[in-house]
Amino acid sequence: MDGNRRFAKNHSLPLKEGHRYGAEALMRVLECCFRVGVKNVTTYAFSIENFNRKAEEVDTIFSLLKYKLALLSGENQMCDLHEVRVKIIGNRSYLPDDVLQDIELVEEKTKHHTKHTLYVAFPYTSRDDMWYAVDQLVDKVTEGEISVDEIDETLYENNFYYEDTSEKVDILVRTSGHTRLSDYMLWQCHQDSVIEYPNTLWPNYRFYNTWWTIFRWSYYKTLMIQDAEVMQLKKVSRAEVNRRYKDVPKIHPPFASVNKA
Ligand SMILES: CC(C)=CCC/C(C)=C/CC/C(C)=C/COP(=O)(O)OP(=O)(O)O
Repeated sequence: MDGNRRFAKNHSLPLKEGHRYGAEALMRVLECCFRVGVKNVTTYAFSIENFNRKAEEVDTIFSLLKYKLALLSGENQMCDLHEVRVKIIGNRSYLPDDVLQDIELVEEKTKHHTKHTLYVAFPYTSRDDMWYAVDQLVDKVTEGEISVDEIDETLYENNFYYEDTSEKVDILVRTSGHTRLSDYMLWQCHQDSVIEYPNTLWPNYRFYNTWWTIFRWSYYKTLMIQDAEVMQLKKVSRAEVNRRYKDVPKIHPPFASVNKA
């Protein structure tokens, strides 16, 4: 959710207003995702590096987070309407007690929902997540819960903050034009993950941007599946695939670069 401070600066607003608009943008994006059928959404709400910001800004973000999560999980609000479970992924040892209590309450209130999950990465970095998993495994081996021989990729993944090996990233969006991953989802991104860097500041990100990103991805995915079916299952040539699907429009950026890679 990059670009909140630049948004505030561009509109001559106090910095905290940038984050407030950012939180509103998140509500729009979530509503869109759950309406169109995205199963799980993860939002990078606060990185461990963000603790280097001024205390006042950190407080603003924490207050917004607490407020919005309480709102989302309220009666007849988004979590109820779309059956969304909220799960915090991140290093809870960094959080003050009041924040921790509030977010654990939200997790408790929404834990019975199974249709969607909203993962809130907070305070998170991928390296910390991977390190946490190693730490967990070492503890389990030391306590005799598991043996070293049992450790494999699946067991490792199961010990991430996600606690679910089936979670892989389909689309990762970083707004504001910065083309860095900032230590995010390094393990969860796989060979088919699509990464987008729209040149839009996060508070300007709209329902339309979200829908369009998802639509392009699902369309691209459909083409890939058709291709795979025809090529692999029915063993026909590439020329035959092209002939059969010649009327399907080709999708260009951002997928062009992904295809090449
Ligand atoms: C889950 C939830 C309800 C969250 C609401 C709070 C919220 C919007 C958090 C995002 C904070 C953040 C570090 C944004 C990045 O923009 P930036 O500050 O780095 O802006 P810049 O790129 O312009 O410097």
